[in-house]
Amino acid sequence: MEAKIKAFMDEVKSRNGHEPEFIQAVQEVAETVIPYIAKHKIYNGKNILLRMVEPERLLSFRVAWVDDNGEIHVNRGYRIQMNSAIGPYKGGLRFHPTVNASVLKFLAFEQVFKNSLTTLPMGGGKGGSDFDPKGKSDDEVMRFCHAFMLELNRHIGPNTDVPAGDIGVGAREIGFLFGMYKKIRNEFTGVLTGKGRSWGGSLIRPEATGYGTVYFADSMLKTKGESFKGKKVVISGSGNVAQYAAEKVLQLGGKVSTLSDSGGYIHDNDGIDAEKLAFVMDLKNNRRGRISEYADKYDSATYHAGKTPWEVACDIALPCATQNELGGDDAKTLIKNGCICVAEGANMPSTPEAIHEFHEARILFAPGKASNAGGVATSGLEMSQNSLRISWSREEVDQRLKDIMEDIHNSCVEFGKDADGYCNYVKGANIAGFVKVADAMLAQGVI
Ligand SMILES: NC(=O)C1=CN([C@@H]2O[C@H](COP(=O)(O)OP(=O)(O)OC[C@H]3O[C@@H](n4cnc5c(N)ncnc54)[C@H](OP(=O)(O)O)[C@@H]3O)[C@@H](O)[C@H]2O)C=CC1
Ligand SMILES: O=C(O)CCC(=O)C(=O)O
Repeated sequence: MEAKIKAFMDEVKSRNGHEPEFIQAVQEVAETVIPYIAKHKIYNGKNILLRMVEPERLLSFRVAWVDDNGEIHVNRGYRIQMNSAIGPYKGGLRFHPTVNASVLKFLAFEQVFKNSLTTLPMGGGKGGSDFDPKGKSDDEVMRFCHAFMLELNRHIGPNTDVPAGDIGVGAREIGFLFGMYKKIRNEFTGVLTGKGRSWGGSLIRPEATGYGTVYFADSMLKTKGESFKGKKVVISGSGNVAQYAAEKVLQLGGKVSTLSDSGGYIHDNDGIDAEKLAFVMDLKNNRRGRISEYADKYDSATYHAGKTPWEVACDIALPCATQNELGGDDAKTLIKNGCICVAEGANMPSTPEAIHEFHEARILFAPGKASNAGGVATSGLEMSQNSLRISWSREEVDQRLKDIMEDIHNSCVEFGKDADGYCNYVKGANIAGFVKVADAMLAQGVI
């Protein structure tokens, strides 16, 4: 089996060797899915995984825009349309200086499996730009978004490809992008998700990724007779996913000890309660400040510049910032300090070394493609509401989100149980996600 996996990876590397994040994401899937393919005749000899690692379409384009001083800037825009076997391409847009083809291909590849797991009819895609919204005025962000959509609009549509937010793309950016799409195409459709409430957005979509991650972690804890009640929870990031993960942890009776951004982390000994979280939401979403300001405001908190929060002892860790933010040594520290559960809110935040440590220690570990799928699942619910031209209540969307996260958890358990009863959620998510897409690809022939 190892030889088979190596031969496959050699072929992937020969075409994509310069794309480390993409190779990392494919390796993890290959290690779990190739043994499954070998045992299931219908998938033999069809080169399905090799077809899945090649994007159906990879778009790259110039985005030229003018800043407040009249200076012209050029950024690179992308959309990776990875797989449409089970529905229109679906996945977020990331605006961050680290964006490149490798990062977006890993995200688009993971999205294919994640979207399949949601049980909703969505293919996988991802896009974005190396544009950095930090430090830009609202007008500059608007001009960039409009320039980006001037090109992107011809490649997307409600039945073709439906982008949404990701790092650096929130409600403000989705508004500007939607406005320009509507202007150019002269149509009001559900071409983007994460829209504002009064113009087609779904209740709970802003909360969905963070809430969903905590619902998933709660399902994992239940398998051990545990819950969030009274647990100390360490969270990284302080953006959309981290904020709502923290909110749900508080609602379930847990204590949130940390939040972070790319500058460092804050540790609040007394816990980040609802009032302090409201301060963080205003700081990050309106004033666009740094998390260090939290420690200036609250005496109970300390700020640790240039560090990640994994050194803080906890019961549960929720990495909600970015890829490869939690390494092998961090994992060892978490385990040594008594952590029993790690659920990824971000995409691929744990390195392969970290995942190895979690599995070796037999603690609960959920990969992002399963545990953070609540965001895109609720985007799928937004698409349904747009198509039906109706709007579901907060309670209805939240219940559907809970049910979907429970279904994803059950699928992971079905495909991920090891002989000793330990659930390898990585294996479970990869195989469960693969089966649905592979079956659709088989049915549709070689295209
Ligand atoms: N939004 C969604 O619905 C979904 C998001 N995700 C994933 O969740 C993660 C967070 O996304 P989201 O909350 O939406 O993004 P936001 O832009 O709202 O927040 C991102 C957060 O991560 C921090 N961060 C970004 N890059 C780094 C870095 N290199 N080192 C340390 N911290 C960093 C940011 O800090 P700073 O401000 O300093 O950059 C910020 O606190 C991403 O991996 C994303 O792909 C997954 C599913 C859905
Ligand atoms: O809601 C969406 O379509 C995108 C969510 C996303 O980008 C993700 O799941 O990583």
